[in-house]
Amino acid sequence: MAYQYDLFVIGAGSGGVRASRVAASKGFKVAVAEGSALGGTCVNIGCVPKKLFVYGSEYGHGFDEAAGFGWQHEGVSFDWSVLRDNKTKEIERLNGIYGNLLNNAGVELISGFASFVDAHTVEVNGQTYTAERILIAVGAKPFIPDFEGNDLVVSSNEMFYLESLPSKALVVGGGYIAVEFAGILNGLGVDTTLAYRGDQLLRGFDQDVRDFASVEYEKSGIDVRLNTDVASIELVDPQQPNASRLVHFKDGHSEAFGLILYATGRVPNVSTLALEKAGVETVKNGAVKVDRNFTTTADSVFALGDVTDNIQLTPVAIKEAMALIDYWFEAKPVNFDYDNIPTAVFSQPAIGTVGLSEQEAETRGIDFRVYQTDFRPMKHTLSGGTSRSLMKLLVNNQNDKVIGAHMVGDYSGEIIQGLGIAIKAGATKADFDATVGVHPTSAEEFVTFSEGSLKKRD
Ligand SMILES: Cc1cc2nc3c(=O)[nH]c(=O)nc-3n(C[C@H](O)[C@H](O)[C@H](O)COP(=O)(O)OP(=O)(O)OC[C@H]3O[C@@H](n4cnc5c(N)ncnc54)[C@H](O)[C@@H]3O)c2cc1C
Ligand SMILES: NC(=O)c1ccc[n+]([C@@H]2O[C@H](COP(=O)([O-])OP(=O)(O)OC[C@H]3O[C@@H](n4cnc5c(N)ncnc54)[C@H](O)[C@@H]3O)[C@@H](O)[C@H]2O)c1
Repeated sequence: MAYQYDLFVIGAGSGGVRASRVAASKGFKVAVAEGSALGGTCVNIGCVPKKLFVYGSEYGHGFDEAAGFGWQHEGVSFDWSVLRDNKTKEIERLNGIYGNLLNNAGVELISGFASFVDAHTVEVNGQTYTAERILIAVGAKPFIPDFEGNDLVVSSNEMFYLESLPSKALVVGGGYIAVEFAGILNGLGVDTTLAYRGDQLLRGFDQDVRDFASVEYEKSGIDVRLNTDVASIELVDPQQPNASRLVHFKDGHSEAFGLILYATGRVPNVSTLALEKAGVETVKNGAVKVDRNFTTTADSVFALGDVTDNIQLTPVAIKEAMALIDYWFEAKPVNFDYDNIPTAVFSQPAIGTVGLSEQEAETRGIDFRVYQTDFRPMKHTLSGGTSRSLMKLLVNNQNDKVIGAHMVGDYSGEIIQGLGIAIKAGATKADFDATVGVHPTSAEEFVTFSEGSLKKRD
């Protein structure tokens, strides 16, 4: 049967843009449907604007720290609308670049939200399109739990376009988005509380990293409240358009905030896709079920990125797209390797991590040793800042291979990228020891760990 396209991609985000662009450049006739702005979550309401806000908020501490280096700065003030609007201009510039990339590759762009008619047909704005293959790359959206007053909170989506900043904010959640936005708000001068229902923030990260980061967030000025959950929220004065929100916590305590951000996870964006019409099944959290070649339960339909039940990171969605291209064009089985993916949390201080945590290494029954240090970064000898950095290296005792590296501190996102290459390449502790340090840096600690830094483990 003749189809209109070789490939129809649903969603022009991190994974969808890469897959459609590369498939078209290799000769496929490709269309991509996008219901919102080009570039998806990462470009519009994720990684990029978030990082711009992080840069903006770091000056909040930077002005204080500059005094010890001789800088006088009377009358410094901050204008939220300048940061917000300059950010938006930059994002619009990037939207244009994405449009050009797709155009130049010969991809046909269809504006609107797509849904399935069958396993080879989609519908956008009442028009149908047929394709030999359809790729679902629709990402995820914020999840906000059901409770009284949940219409009074915002998600990360709205944080990028706030009319004004509140004087006092509550962030609920303990994952990436919660700690990153708590840092942003705190740095921009908002009195910030971070409430998490569990014992410690950042579940899944190394326990020492979690404990250390939590203390550092407190020192930076965030009011971190663990084992704290919200029961309900009401408007203090419903007549006022910008009335503050009164939060009733489950422990009986009540407190008013000008803004409440819920960062309680993200769910796959599948509700309007009519997946059942194509025979595409989902797993229990709503994620599209795929095999190791990103093929769904319908042979002609594929899925990747945040809509599947894998790691939700932009470089992962992009690499998955490239792997799928190889599968289609070179008949290479995908066998995507989700081990040793470096990641950074752009909190303040930032966290960088790659490989196994101490707890994961234990669960896997590996015989390993841990090198660990924490120290006051050189900058703070003059800045007066009290923040400290943590570094940690896990080494397999059987073959001397480095199996995990973790850092809390300035530049840890940048530093961990290089360590990711070393660990992926199978570097041993002896290789780290043989590497000459860059002095004076924090990063050199990773190549100078000696017996004296061995952590005593039970
Ligand atoms: C606040 C925040 C910060 C983040 N920071 C980072 C970071 O620093 N580093 C990092 O690696 N990752 C970060 N992420 C995660 C990253 O954004 C995602 O992992 C990544 O965008 C996933 O790419 P994707 O292609 O799967 O989906 P997306 O990029 O979400 O793209 C999906 C696209 O599909 C469109 N769409 C949805 N339904 C339809 C439909 N029916 N028809 C047509 N189009 C549709 C959407 O409008 C969207 O444009 C962050 C996420 C958030 C929310
Ligand atoms: N720097 C980065 O690379 C970056 C930044 C932001 C987001 N991301 C990606 O996006 C994903 C989503 O981020 P996220 O922070 O929304 O999710 P997350 O899964 O990292 O964290 C969600 C948090 O909400 C808590 N939670 C869940 N349900 C709750 C409830 N009912 N009440 C109270 N708390 C609840 C969870 O315990 C968890 O702490 C991340 O896992 C990550 O993969 C990456």
